[in-house]
Amino acid sequence: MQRIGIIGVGEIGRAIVTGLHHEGRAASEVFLSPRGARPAAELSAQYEDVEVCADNQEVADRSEIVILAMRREHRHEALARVHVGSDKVVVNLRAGVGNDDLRQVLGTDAPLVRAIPLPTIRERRSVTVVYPSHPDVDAFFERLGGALPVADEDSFNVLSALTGTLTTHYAYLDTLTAWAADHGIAPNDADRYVRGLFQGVGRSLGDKNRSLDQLAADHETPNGNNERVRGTWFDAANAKALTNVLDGLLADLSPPKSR
Ligand SMILES: NC(=O)C1=CN([C@@H]2O[C@H](COP(=O)(O)OP(=O)(O)OC[C@H]3O[C@@H](n4cnc5c(N)ncnc54)[C@H](OP(=O)(O)O)[C@@H]3O)[C@@H](O)[C@H]2O)C=CC1
Repeated sequence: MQRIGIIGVGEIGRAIVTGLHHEGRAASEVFLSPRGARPAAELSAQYEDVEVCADNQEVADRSEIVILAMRREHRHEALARVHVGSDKVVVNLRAGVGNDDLRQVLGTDAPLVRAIPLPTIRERRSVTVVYPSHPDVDAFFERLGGALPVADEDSFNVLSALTGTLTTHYAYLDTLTAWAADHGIAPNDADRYVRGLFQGVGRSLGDKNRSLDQLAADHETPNGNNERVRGTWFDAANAKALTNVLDGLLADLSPPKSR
């Protein structure tokens, strides 16, 4: 039985608890902060091994792995009076909060690990980037779809910046759907078709034997429609705009010393 604490039960905290129970109960006891109250209450009603604590200190006291899943701006308020013993491991999910910063806020000698779980962790499908590698934390995320330890915090920030592209992908699909609807396709049909098209793309990504370049080439007929869209819309200027915004994200995520 691993004792897992989660301080900040919002979107990602809920996804982690759901993932721990996906397709059978995980060998864990879970201790939740009283905030957010509603998802915490729902999860404890749903799973018998999930308990809501009286305060954040109780979460830290009762857990071996303490996951910090509140938003960046709430870290001081959430952790100001919380003492975390050096026998615990703290897992920090907050984008842009480095381990040095967190150690100052927490004032603990406990090992600190940064992690980027994705919403698909709820189905144990998220490969979670971690830094630094820690055997207990790596094993925890392995159970939830996979752990990807990286060598240093700069590498962690690069992958963290990539995570920021996720909702653009959904917005892109929404734009395609709206375009089809504008051209007379029933919105439900457009939605169904676009989802099916890109679920197929998702499945192709599971084929590790083909590089991303190769997958693009395999789906493209010379002078065909795919080549036309890629070459005229996702042109060099568009690709450059994308890398520019990623550079900006990375600069904001990196602590000043490494800029
Ligand atoms: N969503 C995602 O896909 C990912 C998010 N992250 C990171 O995880 C963190 C949480 O994100 P997300 O789940 O989306 O955010 P949410 O806003 O959904 O959840 C944050 C939770 O923190 C709670 N909270 C606020 N103040 C406190 C406090 N003082 N003590 C305890 N809990 C508190 C909030 O409770 P209340 O509702 O009561 O205010 C809320 O339930 C962020 O830092 C984000 O960068 C990392 C990877 C992926």
